[in-house]
Amino acid sequence: MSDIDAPLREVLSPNELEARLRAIGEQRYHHRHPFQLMLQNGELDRRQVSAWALNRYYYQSMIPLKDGSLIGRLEEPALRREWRSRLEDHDGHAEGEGGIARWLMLTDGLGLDREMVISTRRILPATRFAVEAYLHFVRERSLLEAIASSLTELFSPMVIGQRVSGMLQHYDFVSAETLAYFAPRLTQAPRDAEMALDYVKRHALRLDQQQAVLDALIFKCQVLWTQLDALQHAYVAPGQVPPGAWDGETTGGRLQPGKAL
Ligand SMILES: O=C(O)c1cc(C(=O)O)c2c(n1)C(=O)C(=O)c1cc(C(=O)O)[nH]c1-2
Repeated sequence: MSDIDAPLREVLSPNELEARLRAIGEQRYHHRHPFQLMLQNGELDRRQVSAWALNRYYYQSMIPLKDGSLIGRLEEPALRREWRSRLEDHDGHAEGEGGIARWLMLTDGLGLDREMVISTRRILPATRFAVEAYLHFVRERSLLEAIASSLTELFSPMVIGQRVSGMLQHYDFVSAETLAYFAPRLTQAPRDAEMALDYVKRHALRLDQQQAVLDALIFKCQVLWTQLDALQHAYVAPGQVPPGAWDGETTGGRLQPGKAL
């Protein structure tokens, strides 16, 4: 058991709480996952990168649902205004704009059929369960825990930087254009994380609140880790693609004759 698993024994100062949150990220964030390391080191093939993009679309598509439910519980207009920018980042202001549309540029660039991607019917079971667990967590837990669960974004600029530069260096089937999703995240994520961290430091004052905040971040790291575990299990040798998940042989969602649903 590491330090971050030990229950809190005394109330932390806001800065001590931040230090503990950062320690959780250092140990549990997905920058350490073997699939992420393979992705950024150029060790995956086009099929494996496509499987990652296809599955991650589900995460992308659910983020605005969880942020919408969170906004619905914020009582201060100033906080709602700040949180609202997350919806705008992902949904854009018009058709074809925003993060979800930019993610589809990646799946298009990899040759995946758009209808298949948007249907999410060929994602891995564990992707679905992990992403839905995040949505349910934000809907059902306290506002403080819901906000704290977004704090993985403290660490995303680091992993995004390594991922994008590694992918551009190693893979000829992606480009700066198809990876355009990530460029705005490098400014959006720090802005969002700073606001969430400030909220948490001001509102998690009791021991039980601080414990809940730390646990929320650990939970969220597990949500991200599980998604990469699932990809590793399905698509990295020996590779066991679950029935119904994208097999890597076809680009589209049309089921081949004789293929299991
Ligand atoms: O590329 C990444 O590794 C990564 C990680 C995370 C994260 O840490 O949850 C997010 C994103 N990207 C991202 O693009 C994004 O919009 C996002 C929203 C959230 C959230 O929990 O509200 N996390 C993340």
